[in-house]
Amino acid sequence: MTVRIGVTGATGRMGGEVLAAAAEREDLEVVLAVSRSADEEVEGVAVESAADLPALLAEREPDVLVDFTGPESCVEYASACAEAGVALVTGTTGLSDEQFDALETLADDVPVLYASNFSRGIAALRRAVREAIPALDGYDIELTETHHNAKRDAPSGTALTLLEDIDDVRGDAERVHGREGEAPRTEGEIGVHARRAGDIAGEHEVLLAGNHESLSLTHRAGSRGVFAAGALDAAAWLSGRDAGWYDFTEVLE
Ligand SMILES: NC(=O)C1=CN([C@@H]2O[C@H](COP(=O)(O)OP(=O)(O)OC[C@H]3O[C@@H](n4cnc5c(N)ncnc54)[C@H](O)[C@@H]3O)[C@@H](O)[C@H]2O)C=CC1
Ligand SMILES: O=C(O)C1=N[C@H](C(=O)O)C[C@H](O)C1
Repeated sequence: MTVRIGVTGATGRMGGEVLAAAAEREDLEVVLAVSRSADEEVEGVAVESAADLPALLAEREPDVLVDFTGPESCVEYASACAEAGVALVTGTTGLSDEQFDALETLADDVPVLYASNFSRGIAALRRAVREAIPALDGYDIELTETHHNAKRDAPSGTALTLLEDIDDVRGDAERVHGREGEAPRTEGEIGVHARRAGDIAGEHEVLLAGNHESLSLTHRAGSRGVFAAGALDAAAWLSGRDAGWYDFTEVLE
């Protein structure tokens, strides 16, 4: 059965990648694409105004909406999905705790799948980090993420997810964002570093060091296509499921 999808932020970097990747798939059909700036075509798909999203959801009846936009629009579009009974896959990062709470509440009405990173490599990195920490007890941990120069939020959503993973395994730790001046490391703290340069699609490194050795666990996305492919796999998986909050790791099981 073909899964009908809608795409938000269609004129953005990820929106365009999602439309390009969807065009290559036979299990999915794009039935609507919206953006703040309508009247454009992206990857051969007409882009309509996001202001009309509620009416378009009712008219075109997508099974799943795929969202890579900004925190405010993500919550606004999620609420339109809940109203229309449409499932939501979102990879939008930079959400506040309140915005996450709002999404989780909407998941009472429709299926919502959130992931800060839709690459399989990051899913594997997360498992490796969870395994390495107990094996390297007491080692210092530093996390560095590097992204293109147009990224708005820092640290990245993926970095925040990795920090949650680290806290889950090792207990809550102080996070030190960059260092300047007299700033010696304190025991147990996690240094967090965000770099922005060029058109780098996304890199994350978790460095563990101690006992005269170091282990660097690094993921590099070669292109945004890897995120788009994962988000579309998630959309195909989510279609037809019950209302609730879902995680990308469930798609990969
Ligand atoms: N989870 C994942 O695997 C990935 C997540 N992302 C996240 O996706 C989001 C979008 O990233 P990019 O495509 O690089 O950004 P972008 O700036 O190229 O595109 C964002 C799109 O959303 C629209 N938009 C932004 N704020 C809006 C608002 N308030 N109302 C209506 N439309 C709005 C813009 O007009 C644009 O079309 C970011 O939060 C980014 O961190 C990006 C790559 C992978
Ligand atoms: O903005 C991006 O580009 C990316 N954002 C996500 C994040 O904040 O972790 C995922 C990926 O690293 C690319």
